[in-house]
Amino acid sequence: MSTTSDDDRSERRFAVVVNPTKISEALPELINEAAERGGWSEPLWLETTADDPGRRMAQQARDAGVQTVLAVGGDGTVRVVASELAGSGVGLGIVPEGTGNLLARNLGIPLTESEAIAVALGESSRDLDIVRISTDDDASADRFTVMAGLGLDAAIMSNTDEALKAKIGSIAYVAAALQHLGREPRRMRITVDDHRRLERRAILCLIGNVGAVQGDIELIPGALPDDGLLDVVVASPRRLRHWFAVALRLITRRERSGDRIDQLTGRRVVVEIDQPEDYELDGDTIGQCRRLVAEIEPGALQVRAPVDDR
Ligand SMILES: Nc1ncnc2c1ncn2[C@@H]1O[C@H](COP(=O)(O)OP(=O)(O)OP(=O)(O)O)[C@@H](O)[C@H]1O
Repeated sequence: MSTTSDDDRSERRFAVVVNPTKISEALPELINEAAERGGWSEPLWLETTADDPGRRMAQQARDAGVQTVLAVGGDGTVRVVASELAGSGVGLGIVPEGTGNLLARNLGIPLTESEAIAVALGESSRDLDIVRISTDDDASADRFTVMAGLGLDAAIMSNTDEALKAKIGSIAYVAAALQHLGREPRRMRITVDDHRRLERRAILCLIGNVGAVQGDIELIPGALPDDGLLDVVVASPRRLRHWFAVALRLITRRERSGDRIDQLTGRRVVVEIDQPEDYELDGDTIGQCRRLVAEIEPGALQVRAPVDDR
């Protein structure tokens, strides 16, 4: 019988999917020490590459039968690892090393390496929704955890100066948004849960699982990562005063009347656009599409995070 506890112990193993271009020299040592302290076996160390930001590595970790995978890197690394772990029951730990660190910030995961590692290997876990997404005729699905954006938002993400973003956070987004003032709106048709339909000449459509972006800007008020719902925001400013209202919403983090913003919630969202438009997932511009389908997968992702005390 005494072998039972030994077996249990040897079975406690985690993997580290790490973007090696993002980490400090001290990180491997910090992780190994934490593993030893917590009674884990030697971690399975898997590095991402320029061609694969973590997809194959997360699959490898899952196949190896680990209980937890630590995603160490920026939002791109975290998104891809989360996408592969969804529905598997394998826990996700996050050691944020990017500039945005959107999911970590939204979940109150510490931004310093040693504290983040402690949370990632700790007992506290939350079941989060994740969003399955497909674009145009591409049947292969991808996923995001924070938000998808079409239009202005994707343009901002690809244009926002990285150094500025690191220094002044939200102001950089507003500065980038102002560069796009006067951007041509696109005819967008948004269908929620197959029956509610909205047609707008819009500059931006956000589909959010989580409401806040960098600098604690609450882009989608009320969006919660574990309510089983997607929150959709469509901005269709026509006149300068509408633009100002949109900017004010960003700055004051409050819903405003008269800012030409529609907000809807549902489980499945289809966006159709009259011509190809940029889209981003969790802050990374992915490409262009004319049709995007997003579907919530409630509670499919187990994230090691501090207890939610809202
Ligand atoms: N070994 C590697 N060598 C070079 N580039 C890599 C390597 N591993 C990953 N990458 C690149 O890093 C990118 C992912 O970066 P990651 O999301 O970790 O940080 P980030 O984009 O700077 O984060 P943030 O958006 O939060 O600032 C991918 O586009 C990938 O091409």
